Amino acid sequence: MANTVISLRGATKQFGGLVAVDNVSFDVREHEVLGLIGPNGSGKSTTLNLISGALPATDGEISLRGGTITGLPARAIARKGVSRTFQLVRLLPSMNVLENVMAGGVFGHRRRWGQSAERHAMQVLEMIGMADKAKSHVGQLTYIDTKRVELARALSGEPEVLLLDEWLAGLNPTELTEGIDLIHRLRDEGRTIILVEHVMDAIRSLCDNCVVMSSGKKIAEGSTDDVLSDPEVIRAYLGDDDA
Ligand SMILES: Nc1ncnc2c1ncn2[C@@H]1O[C@H](COP(=O)(O)OP(=O)(O)OP(=O)(O)O)[C@@H](O)[C@H]1O
Repeated sequence: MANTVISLRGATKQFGGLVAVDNVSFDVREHEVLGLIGPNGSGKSTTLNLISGALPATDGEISLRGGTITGLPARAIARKGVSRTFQLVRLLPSMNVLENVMAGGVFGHRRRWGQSAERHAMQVLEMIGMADKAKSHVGQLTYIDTKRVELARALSGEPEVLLLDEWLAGLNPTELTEGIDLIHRLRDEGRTIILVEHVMDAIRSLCDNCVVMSSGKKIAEGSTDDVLSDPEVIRAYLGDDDA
């Protein structure tokens, strides 16, 4: 069986009296695309924030290839090999596309500088179909292209694991097909990905396994087909009245 890359044990996050992530444990294996799904407000983004170090956990342990990353600042976790995209795209507005992607390489898992960072950033831009826009100002890009650049920035750090937080949200139907194809390519490259996503077609076609959250708790995990036909999962999505 493939090696475990990310492991959560009893991960918990409280915001005052609210337990947004409640004693959650799961593993992500090498080359796995894991869907982290659940209704609005169930704690998915907060879980990603705990893994990336954007938020400190209140309790529990998170490890990367067996080494604990609990309590480390986000930049240290990025350095160790966890890259992410954000629900609201965060690019550096004064820099062009190539410079934004290079920044991911400079601050990422494998430190690259100067020409090496630039060469690698160009390779990533070619892979995601943005090489012709390398010198464009990020303010001139279409919405999907800003999302592509953010993904390229995350990839340019050569992460061990990529966290995608609703990367497909807000795309029109044509863009959505392109976006799903792009994540398929990452999957085919054997990348390890945690995908927080509401687009069920994407979950079905991309994810080997899913973890389902509801009100901060993990309520199911397993193969995507099994999980999506689990009555408790269906109830959590539809609400008790509709089940
Ligand atoms: N910084 C914060 N301070 C206080 N409460 C928060 C904070 N971040 C999230 N929450 C609360 O924690 C709960 C879980 O939120 P979270 O964003 O993780 O859910 P989610 O499953 O990602 O939802 P969505 O699918 O709508 O993005 C929600 O009740 C939310 O209001």
